[in-house]
Amino acid sequence: MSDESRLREEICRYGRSLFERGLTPGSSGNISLRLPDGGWLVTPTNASLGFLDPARISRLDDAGRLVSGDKPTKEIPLHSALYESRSEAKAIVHLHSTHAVAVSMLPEIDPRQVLPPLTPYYLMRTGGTALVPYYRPGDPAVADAIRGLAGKYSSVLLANHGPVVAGDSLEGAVFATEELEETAKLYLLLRNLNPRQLSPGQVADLVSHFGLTLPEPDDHAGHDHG
Ligand SMILES: O=C(O)[C@@H](O)C(=O)COP(=O)(O)O
Ligand SMILES: [Zn+2]
Repeated sequence: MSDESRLREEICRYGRSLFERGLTPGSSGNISLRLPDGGWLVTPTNASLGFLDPARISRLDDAGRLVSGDKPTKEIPLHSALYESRSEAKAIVHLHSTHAVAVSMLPEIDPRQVLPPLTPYYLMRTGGTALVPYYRPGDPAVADAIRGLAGKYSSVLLANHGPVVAGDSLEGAVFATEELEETAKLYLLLRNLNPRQLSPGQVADLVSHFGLTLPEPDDHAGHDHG
C-alpha cells in the first residue's frame, strides 16, 4: 500500500472512531493531513466522519486546488490558516464535541486560556487552548482570527462552534482533541465546586520535565470581532 493510501485509510479510521464515540455528530467535523509534496488530503464537505470512503477523500495540490475526490470541506480557510501559523503541523481535526462546544459559550472563559490547568495530560497534549470569536462556518474571515494567535496555540476553540486542533500527526491531533473534550467535561462537572487546580509550581515542573511550550499568561488572543 502506498503512503497516500495508508493516510487515506488513517483518516477514515480515526473519523469513524470519533463519530462512533459521539465526538462529532451527523456530518459535522472535518479532518485534514498535509502531504510531503505540499498537497493535502481533506474530508469532503457534508460527509459524515463515520462513513468516509478513502477513494472519495479530497486531494488538493500545494496551491489548494482540487485534484481528485469529492468537493472539500468548506473549512479550508480555517485549516489553511492554522497550518500557516503552525509550520510543524501535519494534521488538523475539527469536531463538534459537546462539552468543548458548551465551554465555548460560557461567559467566564479567558480567551487566552479556555480551560484551567486541571490535569497534566491536558497540558501535555494540547499545550493550552485559545478561544476565537464566532464566525459563520466556512467564513474565510476566521483565518485572520487564527493568524492573530501568532502561532502560539495548536489547540483552538471556535466560539459557539467547536474545537480545531493541529498535531504533528493525525494521531497526535486526535489525541489532543479528545483531551480537550475530556477536560471540558471535567470543567463542566466541577464548575462552581472550586476544584483544586495544578499549582504554578506543578505546571512549571511539567513544562521542564516534558519540554512543553505553553503560551505566556499575557499572550493576547482576541475575543470580539465585527
Ligand atoms: O460547522 C460546520 O458547518 C463545519 O465547520 C463542519 O463542521 C462541517 O462542514 P463540512 O466539512 O464542510 O461538511
Ligand atoms: Zn464545524
